Amino acid sequence: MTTVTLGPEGTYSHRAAQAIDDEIDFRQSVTSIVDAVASGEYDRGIIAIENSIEGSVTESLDALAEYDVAVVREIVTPVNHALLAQTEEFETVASHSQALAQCRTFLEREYPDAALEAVASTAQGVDFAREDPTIAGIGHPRNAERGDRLEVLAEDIQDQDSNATRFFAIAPAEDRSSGGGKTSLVVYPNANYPGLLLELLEPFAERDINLTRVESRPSGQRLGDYVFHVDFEAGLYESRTVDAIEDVEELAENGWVRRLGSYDTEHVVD
Ligand SMILES: O=C(O)C(=O)C[C@]1(C(=O)O)C=C[C@@H](O)C=C1
Repeated sequence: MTTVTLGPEGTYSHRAAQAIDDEIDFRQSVTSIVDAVASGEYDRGIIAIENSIEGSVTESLDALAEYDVAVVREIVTPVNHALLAQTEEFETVASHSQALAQCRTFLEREYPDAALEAVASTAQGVDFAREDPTIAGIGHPRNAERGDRLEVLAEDIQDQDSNATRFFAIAPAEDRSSGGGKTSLVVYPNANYPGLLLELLEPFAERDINLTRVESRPSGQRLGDYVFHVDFEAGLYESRTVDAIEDVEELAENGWVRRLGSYDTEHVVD
């Protein structure tokens, strides 16, 4: 089995991927990872979904709405960022947009004059810092051990002590499972009337199914038109889930409902 995730080596996605596989390849964007798994090029992919400080990784949600893939596991890891550079005299901080946002307060307080540059991943920002003394990266502190020339200037610089990111392990659609404690759906009702969202959620409340997340993303079709991402604590194997989804499908008869699959959660500590 080979797993594809966001590279280069040393990203948080890479750390999460190591929880499921030893053979890991890298891509530069979430969309290209989902595309590579949907086409069958890889057996598994790891993508970040949501962070406890910054919220959703919107590129991941949009890719899950666009490509037919299965979610087969959820991996939750702590995210403790360090500031890495060759010297204190840097001018630019380069990191993933999520990491820059998670460290906003620290950066404004300690380095108000530094320019912030969003790059493809935390590890890519760290690689830039390794090549250029005017650049600092934000990433996992162990990135300082890869190669040379980097100092850990500060640790635990995220805005909250407890910072965690949720990742999905994705697989080709035929690997979709109905077993597991959680399930994710993507629903496009293609409708807009008072009470629509309430009606979409009622089938779960009526069956005592606990929702863990509801997120709306623009459908891209027109302003005010949304795709809903719904996660809940029940498996597709359960009859209450089957019944709830049947109701949702009726409400979305002019749109579509995608079952991403059922899965269990794994907490990876380091
Ligand atoms: O850049 C990385 O290291 C990633 O794995 C991406 C990512 C993300 O997309 O949120 C993963 C975890 C952290 O929240 C910061 C960045």
